[in-house]
Amino acid sequence: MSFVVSTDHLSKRYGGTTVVNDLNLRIPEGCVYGFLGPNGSGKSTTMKMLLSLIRPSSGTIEVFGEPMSRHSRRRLLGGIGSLIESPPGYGHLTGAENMRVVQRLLGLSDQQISFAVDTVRLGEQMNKKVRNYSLGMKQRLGIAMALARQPRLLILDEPTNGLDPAGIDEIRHLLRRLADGGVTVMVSSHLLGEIDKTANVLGILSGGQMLFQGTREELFTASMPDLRLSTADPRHTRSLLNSATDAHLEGGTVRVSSLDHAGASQLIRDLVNAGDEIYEARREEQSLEDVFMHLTTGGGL
Ligand SMILES: Nc1ncnc2c1ncn2[C@@H]1O[C@H](COP(=O)(O)OP(=O)(O)OP(=O)(O)O)[C@@H](O)[C@H]1O
Repeated sequence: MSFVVSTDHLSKRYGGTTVVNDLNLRIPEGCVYGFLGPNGSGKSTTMKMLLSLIRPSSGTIEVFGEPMSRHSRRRLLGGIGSLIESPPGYGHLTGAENMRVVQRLLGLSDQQISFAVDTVRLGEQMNKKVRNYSLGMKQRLGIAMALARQPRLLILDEPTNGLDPAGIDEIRHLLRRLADGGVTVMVSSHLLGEIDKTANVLGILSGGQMLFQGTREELFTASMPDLRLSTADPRHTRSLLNSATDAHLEGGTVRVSSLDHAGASQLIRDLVNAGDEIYEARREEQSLEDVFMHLTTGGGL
């Protein structure tokens, strides 16, 4: 698989504090990569290192298959569009005037500008002053500015922050359209729900460390849901289980955590051999949000 971004042991320390710790990012070409983690987990710091806005303390970065170095940096950054922190744009200028500033700065064609504006569907708002834009419109203008140079990689830091559900939905669709058009998108959020269905690859960060990286399906497989047992006498069932088993009584059932398939089948066999009456054994349904919360509040995989 070819990776658009790949880092090895990337770390950032401020004084004695490590805020990004030994990160091995792998962002496949053409995906929407959801970079998730609670506030302060190191997402912005990582993105800024990828964009050479801050210098890593250690580790290496490869972009488009080439090491990021003093010599390659300028050229590689030319292929990356980004939106970091608050949306850019001069409030006293119209959307169109802002886009003209970008056009002149980067020496872009009229077609490149109109393609970017059309992609974010801001055409009808271009003659309005940016200070009169809604937050969602400002974010879309910021994305248009990042898109105008037709980057292969787009890095967006919390683009849905502060948006209402309709605005979030619009950004989600936009990201999907971009990825379908061949742009690799890395997008951060502290709320899984905001990019849940858009991202096909997830990286989950907590305390500067990557807790999980892979597809949504791999995440579900790696975080096996709890097993719930309905039995004739749940209290008795619990007493039959080894004290090391992570089990507790809940709603008239016994809920057992951290069991893989082999462990579950052994546990059921042991209970049946001990004469326990089991009516039902099933895996708890869990949402991606549950998995995320479990991971980022110390559960680990
Ligand atoms: N210049 C700095 N000096 C010292 N500490 C810093 C600096 N920049 C960031 N940090 C710390 O690094 C940690 C990670 O911050 P970062 O902004 O990367 O997190 P984040 O996941 O993007 O969170 P948020 O969503 O709140 O922006 C935080 O604890 C922050 O206080």
